[in-house]
Amino acid sequence: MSAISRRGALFVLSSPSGAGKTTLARRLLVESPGLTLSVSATTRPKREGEVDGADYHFVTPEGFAAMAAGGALLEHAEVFGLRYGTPRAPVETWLAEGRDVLFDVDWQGARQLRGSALGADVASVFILPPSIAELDRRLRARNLDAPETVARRMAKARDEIAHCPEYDYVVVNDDLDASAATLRAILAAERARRARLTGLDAFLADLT
Ligand SMILES: Nc1nc2c(ncn2[C@@H]2O[C@H](COP(=O)(O)OP(=O)(O)O)[C@@H](O)[C@H]2O)c(=O)[nH]1
Ligand SMILES: Nc1ncnc2c1ncn2[C@@H]1O[C@H](COP(=O)(O)OP(=O)(O)O)[C@@H](O)[C@H]1O
Repeated sequence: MSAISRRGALFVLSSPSGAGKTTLARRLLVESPGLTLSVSATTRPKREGEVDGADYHFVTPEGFAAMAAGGALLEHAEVFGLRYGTPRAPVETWLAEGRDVLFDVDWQGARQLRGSALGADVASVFILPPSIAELDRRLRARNLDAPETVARRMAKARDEIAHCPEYDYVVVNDDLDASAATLRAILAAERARRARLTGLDAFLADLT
């Protein structure tokens, strides 16, 4: 009997800064076996507590430019004047192994991934804050940025939210446990998509 297997999914999360994407992504990685995080390259300085190679690959502007020019990035974009991009090679390896890959990218990255050769396997989720006031509160509570940076992130948040209609799913991150459960459910449903299965025709032919 032929086996049914499936191609790996590109599970893309975007949100305005402070809506809880990093928190939710970390939970999903722990709670959903078989999901691997795409670690982005960035020219942003490392924050306290971040680990090079785990949170990001922290690179110089020259290093980033060389990666982009050499085709080593699957997508890349500028956010807050800093550069962010997805290294291509690990993603291609994981997908070929049938693993699902989680991407924490902005709307520009999500758009490029949807438009790429891998676009058919993209499932995208936009995480919204319950309100703009709550987003402001979370950004301040996180206490990672100077006050003027918080103001800049709030302005950028409105831009990011405007792209929410481009996504397959929208999760309002009010209660963290409920949002994490919704993300697990979306991933589980995406894994069962018929269009993602390979070997289905041969399997069905064997049945007849
Ligand atoms: N296009 C793209 N965006 C990225 C990538 N990595 C991170 N980002 C986005 O860049 C923005 C800023 O990220 P970061 O500096 O970590 O701050 P955050 O707002 O606290 O998550 C977020 O919207 C991320 O989703 C990437 O590889 N490509
Ligand atoms: N559902 C939630 N309720 C309350 N606080 C939250 C929730 N989700 C995330 N947070 C908090 O909001 C802040 C921003 O979350 P973070 O994951 O860093 O956001 P992002 O990656 O989208 O910038 C953090 O302090 C985080 O603990």
